[in-house]
Amino acid sequence: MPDALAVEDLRKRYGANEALKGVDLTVGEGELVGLLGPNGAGKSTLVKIACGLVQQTSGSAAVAGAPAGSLPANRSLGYLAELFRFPDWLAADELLQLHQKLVESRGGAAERRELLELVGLGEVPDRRVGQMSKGMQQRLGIAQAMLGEPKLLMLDEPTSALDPAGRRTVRELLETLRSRGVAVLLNSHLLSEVELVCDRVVMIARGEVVAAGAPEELSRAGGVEVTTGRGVRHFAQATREELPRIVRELVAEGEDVYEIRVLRSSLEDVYLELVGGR
Ligand SMILES: Nc1ncnc2c1ncn2[C@@H]1O[C@H](COP(=O)(O)OP(=O)(O)OP(=O)(O)O)[C@@H](O)[C@H]1O
Repeated sequence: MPDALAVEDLRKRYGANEALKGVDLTVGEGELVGLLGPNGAGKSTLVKIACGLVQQTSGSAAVAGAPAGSLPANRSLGYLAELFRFPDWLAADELLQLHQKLVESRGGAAERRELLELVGLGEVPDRRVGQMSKGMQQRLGIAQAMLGEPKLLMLDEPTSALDPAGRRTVRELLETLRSRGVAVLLNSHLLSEVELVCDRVVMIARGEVVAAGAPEELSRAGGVEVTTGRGVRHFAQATREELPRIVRELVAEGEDVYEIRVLRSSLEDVYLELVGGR
């Protein structure tokens, strides 16, 4: 089974500006990957190449084994832009009907019903876009991107305009999609969101991958903090495995131990360190 997205040594030059300088990235079947990077890092360029909207200067990008931009590749992907605007007057079901025509899906009413249910709009197929909250519109957008059973879903900032409850709903939806084997490439600036939901994170800066791995691999250990009767002691290099020894030694020295905390730097700390935001 080919990867949902396989990008190798991808380069893109806009005149003198090299937006991508040899990026490697894969999104496996059913994997949820977060693409992080500051403004201008090259994220949109990468996504546009994968969608076939921009031609790379060199290197390769394949969607479900087919070259990006080809008909089989486009049939295998669903996309939702950050700023999308559906016509206010269309009802949820009508909007999906329109997009079924655009992507030549033969799923009919059954596909529309299933997707509306999946995104929690099963009860309101006749609700017009203009009468929906932002969260509902976002979920409708995801249902639209799911038409035609894509293997890869590319979502640009899907939760940035949502309140905490809306974010959680979209996060749960992404987890459902993953359990159905749909791969997702999530472009987001909300690091805490990415940390919560993604299997893997790829950070890009100035057109290059600067870090990649599971969120817990990337968030580095930050030592151990122990609150004793004489104050807080910080063991900067210590790991969780060393806790029993540290506590034994403190007790042997006559200290009373009240609290122990294993410290980790968050994904945000690592991100700011790597992309030079500080
Ligand atoms: N059509 C274009 N013509 C010329 N330069 C471009 C074009 N599109 C993007 N660029 C440049 O390529 C670089 C990468 O831009 P890109 O939009 O891919 O970044 P991004 O990571 O998506 O940023 P953001 O988070 O702001 O959306 C930037 O320096 C940008 O100015």
